[in-house]
Amino acid sequence: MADEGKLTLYSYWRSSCAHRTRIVLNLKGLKYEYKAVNLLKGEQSDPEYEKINPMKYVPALLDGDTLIADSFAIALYLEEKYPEKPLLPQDLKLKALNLQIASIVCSSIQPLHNLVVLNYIEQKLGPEEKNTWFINLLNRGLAALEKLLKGCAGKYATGDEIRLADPFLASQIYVAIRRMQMDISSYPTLSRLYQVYEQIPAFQAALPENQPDAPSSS
Ligand SMILES: N[C@@H](CCC(=O)N[C@@H](CS)C(=O)NCC(=O)O)C(=O)O
Repeated sequence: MADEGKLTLYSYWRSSCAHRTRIVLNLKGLKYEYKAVNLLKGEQSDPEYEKINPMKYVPALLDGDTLIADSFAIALYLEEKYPEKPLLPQDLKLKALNLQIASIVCSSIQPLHNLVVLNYIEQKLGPEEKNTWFINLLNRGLAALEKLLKGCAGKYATGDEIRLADPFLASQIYVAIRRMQMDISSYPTLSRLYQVYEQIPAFQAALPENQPDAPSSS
């Protein structure tokens, strides 16, 4: 029997995809049970977890008897199911921009620095090549995002309301600044947004270092 109304998030503290999903859940004011899947221990490949996400990735969200795996799909599902505090604006042009930014993060940046890709590069070419790949990829992505936001950013990414683009940007900028220690001052809009996000409780609570499975030294 499905547990109606109960949300369970399969997450890993440092996963940027899980990070943005936690922000979306917090923005929607939704409480959820946190189930850690340790990617470094390979728990994503556990046959039991594979039943939850056949791609062997986090995040996955269980909402009653509805199971969704993929941060973009989860965000759109939550937007439809919980339309209060909308993340997608009515204005079609602005809506398209939000979808574009979310999709760029989800399909043109993050998949190219996924653990499975980085491990492969490290094995074949060594740790330096892995880092060079990672930083070049981030610079390419951040440069594109910075250009896209030119002239449309307000208090937040696409105006004065927090929208879908914001959790996707927050998680990706975090990877650049906190994980790869990049100086992103050449991307002034993204730098400013990062500081704005740092002040918002829904974003703070979703930070990797604030998750139950984060090591105490993070
Ligand atoms: N498109 C998926 C990608 C999910 C994904 O790549 N998750 C990463 C963490 S951010 C993962 O679980 N990687 C495990 C691995 O590469 O083995 C989404 O946005 O949720």
